[in-house]
Amino acid sequence: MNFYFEAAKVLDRLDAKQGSIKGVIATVPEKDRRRTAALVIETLKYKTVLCDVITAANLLKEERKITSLNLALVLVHDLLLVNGIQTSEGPIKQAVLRHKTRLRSEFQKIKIKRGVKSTTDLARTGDDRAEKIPRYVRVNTTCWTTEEAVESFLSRGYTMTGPFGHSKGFAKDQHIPDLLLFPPDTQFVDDPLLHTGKIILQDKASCFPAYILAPPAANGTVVIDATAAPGNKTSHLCALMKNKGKLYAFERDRKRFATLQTMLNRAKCRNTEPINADFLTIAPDDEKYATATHILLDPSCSGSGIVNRLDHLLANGAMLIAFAEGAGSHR
Ligand SMILES: C[S@@+](CC[C@H](N)C(=O)[O-])C[C@H]1O[C@@H](n2cnc3c(N)ncnc32)[C@H](O)[C@@H]1O
Repeated sequence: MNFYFEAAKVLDRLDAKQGSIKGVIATVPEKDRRRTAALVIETLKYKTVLCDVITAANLLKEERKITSLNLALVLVHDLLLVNGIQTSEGPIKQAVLRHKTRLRSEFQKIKIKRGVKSTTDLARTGDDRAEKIPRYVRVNTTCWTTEEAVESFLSRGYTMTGPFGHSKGFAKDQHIPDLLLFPPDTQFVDDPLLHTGKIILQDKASCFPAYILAPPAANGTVVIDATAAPGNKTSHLCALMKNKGKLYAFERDRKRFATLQTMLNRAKCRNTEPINADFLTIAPDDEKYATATHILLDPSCSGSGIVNRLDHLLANGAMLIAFAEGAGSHR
């Protein structure tokens, strides 16, 4: 049952506008994250219909043990759209199952009313703008060259025909070197290239700071990333420095610092020293840092204005703008 409570909690936080879908899901313990993410996203896709079914079946009025709409949503989602509620017997599961027949019949009524043949036709369709955002992939040139990456994708059946119109099309970005564009629904989560740090999922907007800062790739260069975790821009700086010189990466949050370390190891950043400290406590004349010539400062967690691929699922059809946080791909 904990899994359903966890998913309901994520939905509560989204309702309270405490972050983007990606950002809130990033706070779920890693072992449960993928499963919770799948349930949350699927529930949001069908939220309107599920709400109608729950209301029509009087579920919350008749079953006081189901304490929130979001808990009802995730349970009814699995009851109606998957193979049932995936948990052992208990009072809450029983409370939903008591209404199984009614919930199913209300669901059927909605399908008939809306004239849909398959359940998937009831899903919220995507946001037009989000669908036009390619899946951005930064080639980590610390590990290999962009030419090698392109060759690798070509050998996997991709063609350089652009990210739209062909499921295996891709292209080089016209502004950011080493950034590739793939079709929006391309998944790299299980791709060995991601796990070995050869590619980094990083949206275009997030690639500009390091590119514009353009730290020199020279042995004497000292660069600071003052607010580094999860480390996408840090690894980008490292790649631009060709792993030369010294890159100090500060992160004050302990948990996020651990993520930063993992990320930098994976990206093979050897010129980078992660430091778990508040950058503001560092003395400007500390001789370790005093020779720094470039500093990247990215403290805020507001991605206001960035259209996120998932956040159109929030609220009743309203376009929501992502408040990007945490380990999302555009960081
Ligand atoms: C927006 S995120 C940085 C994202 C990162 N630049 C990337 O591209 O992956 C901001 C991070 O800075 C950290 N931070 C904020 N103020 C800080 C400070 N004074 N010293 C060190 N870290 C700080 C936060 O904990 C958070 O992890």
